[in-house]
Amino acid sequence: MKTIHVAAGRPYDIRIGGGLLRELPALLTGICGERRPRLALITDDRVNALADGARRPVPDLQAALEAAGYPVCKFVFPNGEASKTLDTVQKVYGFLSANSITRTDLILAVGGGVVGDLAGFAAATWLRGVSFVQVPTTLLAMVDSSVGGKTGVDIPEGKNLVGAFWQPSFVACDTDMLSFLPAETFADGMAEVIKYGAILDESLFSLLEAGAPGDRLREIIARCVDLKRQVVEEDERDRGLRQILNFGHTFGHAIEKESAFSVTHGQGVAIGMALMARACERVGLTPAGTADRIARCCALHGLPTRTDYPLETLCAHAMGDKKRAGDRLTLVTLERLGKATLHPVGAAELPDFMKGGAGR
Ligand SMILES: NC(=O)c1ccc[n+]([C@@H]2O[C@H](COP(=O)([O-])OP(=O)(O)OC[C@H]3O[C@@H](n4cnc5c(N)ncnc54)[C@H](O)[C@@H]3O)[C@@H](O)[C@H]2O)c1
Ligand SMILES: O=C(O)C(=O)C[C@@H](O)[C@H](O)[C@H](O)COP(=O)(O)O
Ligand SMILES: [Zn+2]
Repeated sequence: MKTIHVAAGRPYDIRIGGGLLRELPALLTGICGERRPRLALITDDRVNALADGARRPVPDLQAALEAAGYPVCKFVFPNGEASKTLDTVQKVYGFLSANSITRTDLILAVGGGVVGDLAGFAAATWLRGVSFVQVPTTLLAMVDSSVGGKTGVDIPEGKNLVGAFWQPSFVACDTDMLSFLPAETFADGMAEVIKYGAILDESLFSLLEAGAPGDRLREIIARCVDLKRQVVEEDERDRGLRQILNFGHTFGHAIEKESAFSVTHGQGVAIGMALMARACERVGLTPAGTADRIARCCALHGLPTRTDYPLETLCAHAMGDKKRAGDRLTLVTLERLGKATLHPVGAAELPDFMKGGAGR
């Protein structure tokens, strides 16, 4: 278990382990005490189906919570990035209103990063803020999106452009859920794991270069959560250090958007990391050989590392990134594997920089 200390809210615990879904009613009672708030369970149809039907591989959370005395209402939306929109949030507001969810109640986000980001944003904004609990069910959500309080949705102009910092009250990562993940979705999570190694922990990166996590998976998840915890505790609001968690994301988000989300977040991040490392190598910011190591490691874990989208188009999307200030965009670069730095470039220089022209 990790405890994360944040300025905007109480410290909260992140539990990682098998069987936590079954323990959730008891864990919630640890937060709520004798109180039995209404629980608004938000999930997607694919996660919901895992607990549905006669041969359900996953416990029926709603039934278990109701048996523990919690009134539960459930909102299920279609899985996938295409649902992470204001339109879905509006539907969630309708659901919260219809079920009289008040400020003393609790939103429960059960699913991957899409569910967590969307339900977290609804929690941040409904009645100007209600508490929420993250129950991440993908590797990506366990190692990254459930931790640190970034919530939000996509709009036609770009990824995560509308959102709020809103910390959960508790995070429960039931690692048993990972056994149901399709290989591609597991690989998406590995992209963020590789990112942590690249920006903060060379020994983690080397471990990943050796192959699949195997029976070290739980240890790796805990290590990533701890790395993110340290960064978020130092810079909760993304004003400086936290921006390193965006390594690979400026171009990753651009690629996701350009593909109309047929490229997943993890795939975009993998391509974005390789692209950025190659560009930085060419201008001498990153030691030679780094980009190849990143690309090889991503490929080993089933992730792409190249894109055919024109650089100019991607640079135009990239200028919509949240790390832009005026006509400068802060890029996340690698001083070496295991150490990231921030590197502002002018808008006009960006295409050249990405080709490796800048600084030569
Ligand atoms: N807030 C943050 O800090 C943060 C960090 C990283 C990523 N993100 C966001 O997270 C999103 C990506 O998250 P994701 O990769 O989890 O995608 P996702 O939520 O779309 O989940 C991927 C797929 O896996 C399914 N799924 C979920 N759990 C499952 C399980 N246990 N077994 C089988 N299938 C399961 C989902 O239904 C979905 O079809 C993106 O929107 C990204 O922007 C946010
Ligand atoms: O928590 C963070 O900070 C991150 O940057 C983690 C990223 O993996 C994540 O994809 C995040 O949502 C991207 O943030 P954004 O501010 O660029 O939307
Ligand atoms: Zn990410």
